[in-house]
Amino acid sequence: MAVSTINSNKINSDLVKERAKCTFNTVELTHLLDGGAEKTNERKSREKFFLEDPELRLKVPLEYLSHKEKYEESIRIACNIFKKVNQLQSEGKGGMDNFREILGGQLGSALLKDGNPLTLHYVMFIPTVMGQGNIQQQAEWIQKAWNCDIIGTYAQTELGHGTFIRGLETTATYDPKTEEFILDSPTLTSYKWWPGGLGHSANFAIVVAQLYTQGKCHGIHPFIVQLRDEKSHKPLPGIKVGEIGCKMGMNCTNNGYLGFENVRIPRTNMLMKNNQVLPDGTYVKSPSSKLTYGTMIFVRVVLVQDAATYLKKAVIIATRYSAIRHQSQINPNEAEVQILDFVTQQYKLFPYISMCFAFQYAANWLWDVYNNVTGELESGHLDNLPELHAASCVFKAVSSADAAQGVETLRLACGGHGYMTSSNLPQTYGLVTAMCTYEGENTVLLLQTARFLIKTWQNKSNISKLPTVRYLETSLHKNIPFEKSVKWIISTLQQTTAGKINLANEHINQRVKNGQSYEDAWNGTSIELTAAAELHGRSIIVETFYNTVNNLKKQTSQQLGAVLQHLLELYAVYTILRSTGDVLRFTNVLGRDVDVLQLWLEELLAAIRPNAVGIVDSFDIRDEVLSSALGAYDGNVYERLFEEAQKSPLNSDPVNKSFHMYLKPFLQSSL
Ligand SMILES: CCC/C=C/C(=O)SCCNC(=O)CCNC(=O)[C@H](O)C(C)(C)COP(=O)([O-])OP(=O)([O-])OC[C@H]1O[C@@H](n2cnc3c(N)ncnc32)[C@H](O)[C@@H]1OP(=O)([O-])[O-]
Ligand SMILES: Cc1cc2nc3c(=O)[nH]c(=O)nc-3n(C[C@H](O)[C@H](O)[C@H](O)COP(=O)(O)OP(=O)(O)OC[C@H]3O[C@@H](n4cnc5c(N)ncnc54)[C@H](O)[C@@H]3O)c2cc1C
Repeated sequence: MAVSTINSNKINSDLVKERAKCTFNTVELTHLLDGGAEKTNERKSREKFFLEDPELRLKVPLEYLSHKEKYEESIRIACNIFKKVNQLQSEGKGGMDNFREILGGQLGSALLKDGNPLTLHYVMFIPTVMGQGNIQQQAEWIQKAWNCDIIGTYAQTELGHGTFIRGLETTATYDPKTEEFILDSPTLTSYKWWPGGLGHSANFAIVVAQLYTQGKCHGIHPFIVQLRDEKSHKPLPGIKVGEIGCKMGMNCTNNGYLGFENVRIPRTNMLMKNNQVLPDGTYVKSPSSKLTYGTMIFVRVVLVQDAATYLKKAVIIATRYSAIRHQSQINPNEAEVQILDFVTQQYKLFPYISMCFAFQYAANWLWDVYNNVTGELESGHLDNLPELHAASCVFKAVSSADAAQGVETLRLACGGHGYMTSSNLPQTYGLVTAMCTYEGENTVLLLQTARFLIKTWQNKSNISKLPTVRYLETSLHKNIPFEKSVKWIISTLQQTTAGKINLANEHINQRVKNGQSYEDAWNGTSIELTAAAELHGRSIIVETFYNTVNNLKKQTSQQLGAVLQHLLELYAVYTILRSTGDVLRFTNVLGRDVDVLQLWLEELLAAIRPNAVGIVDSFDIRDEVLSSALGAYDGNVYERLFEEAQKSPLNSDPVNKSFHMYLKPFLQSSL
């Protein structure tokens, strides 16, 4: 994030024209997205506070540092970030309330472009202590953690198991004589593998291990384990800890491995809000074994917002670039056009612009559901937990998969320059694609949602109480005459989903009838099941977008209302056309209706075209956050690409020493 010498007052003339033809007030949309003008001001002053601090700037672009230097530079910045967060907190400016944005959101990805080694402390360690610890444990650990007297991580995944957590091998065996648990890693595959910050940053961890007491295994439970001496930071006896090495992205998150050789911890370090082990070793079970999985639900919910954030950055970069880039002609003898005028280019960009809104509203909706259901859990009501679990799984899977595909499509939309790291698109892809795997691999999560859908389908008496699946009660045999409206699209997507669930259910039953076990029949049908779950998720996202826009239009100007309507329609039409085959299979839709949908999509691309730059400007993401030679507000793309190239260490000498060592002798010998 070195300071640029480029004159940002000189705005590229294409961008000037694009901004002049925008039909709505971009500031109105910014305020709407932030939740009001006051919120926009708060966000902007927070960004200024962090982004204009020289201590938070990288000394050299990350990509030119060694792996070790990257870590050292990112831990320096991470510590400075959290000092500033604490400062905000002590000034009563709600610093900690905003820690998510500072860690994972727009700001976080600007401050540390390839991940933050301390993120897990805030995103998983503290939430797990809060969600799984009893009152005494919260009193003991939370303040220490907030003050950063200790730094924690969340160590669940092992070398041998990430998905199937019931198969984890780390053991925690209770010894009533000393009132301690003994943690042990009996095999290589039982070593913890992946936790962020575990390598060299954290000194504590939540460790998920199989609990043994009174000779019986009670399944996986969370334990707080000290890993390193609080002063010397040396690993404690019996703790084998290190970093797992280079990855496709997130190379600053310091992911680690961890093994135990009979490490003893006090009984009270097992998080006991749900299940307990009494001093004599008696095991006391919680009303639901799945309450232990609470942190995963929390993070899945939060990731939907992150998917929207990454996608926003990529669409701003690709849209501004497409406005300034001229290449080829549409009509002979005319000037080269802005690539934004090619309809295929619009098709690469605009659906993803609309998707940013769809995911943002889906994330808001899911966050509200999460808060309501966790409130109910506190008072012992577990009825809505399965529905929350199913919704969080499918939203996380669909949003991360589409955002990853979107960032890659948007990178391709920038041609060769999109392949430069100075575009920031390759790094953004590295961050977003990781979301498809962590916090539950996407296929596995879709199968969790499918499990809920099939159970609901088989036990229809319960449906009317469950808002996200209520449509299954009536959709299957409904007559839905074709209509060019979003309402029609929602009903048709729901009918298609119902048809897919029904068919998958029949195929499971058929396989069972043919002699397979239910589980084998499930596995045999799992391609259909994941597809049904995916469509279910997409249809709720379209519906949430529809409900949100209908509410928002009551408070916006007519011009902005029209833009929101275009974006909603585009997302809806794009979504249904992605599933044309299934729609034709499971509904009365005809080929000629699909033609109408295709033309509608093209009309919407044309309607959005004049506002494309205005809409992405409204996301109001600062240049430091975009960190992209292609996406800066001023559009001085070529100057920035050139300036970034000068930062290559190879350009510091006109003749590199390797010439004398290798090239020169080679050239002479080949003479
Ligand atoms: C910044 C982030 C960095 C990254 C961090 C990480 O990655 S950290 C590491 C992140 N790691 C991962 O994310 C690991 C991913 N793996 C998992 O989450 C689990 O192993 C599993 C869900 C795949 C299966 O679990 P299993 O074999 O125990 O379960 P089962 O399939 O036999 O179903 C049994 C019942 O449990 C129900 N139920 C399940 N989950 C939940 C829940 N959360 N809540 C409520 N309920 C839940 C399920 O619906 C079913 O109900 P039913 O129908 O009987 O009424
Ligand atoms: C960047 C990053 C950060 C991470 N951070 C953390 C962390 O901080 N803490 C932590 O504990 N973990 C962390 N993880 C681990 C992560 O949670 C796991 O990688 C993830 O849960 C997937 O598990 P796995 O790697 O074992 O994949 P696997 O389960 O081995 O998946 C491999 C393939 O098998 C398929 N598969 C597996 N089971 C099934 C099934 N039942 N049905 C159908 N298909 C199946 C999957 O779909 C996939 O295609 C991180 C991972 C990454 C990539």
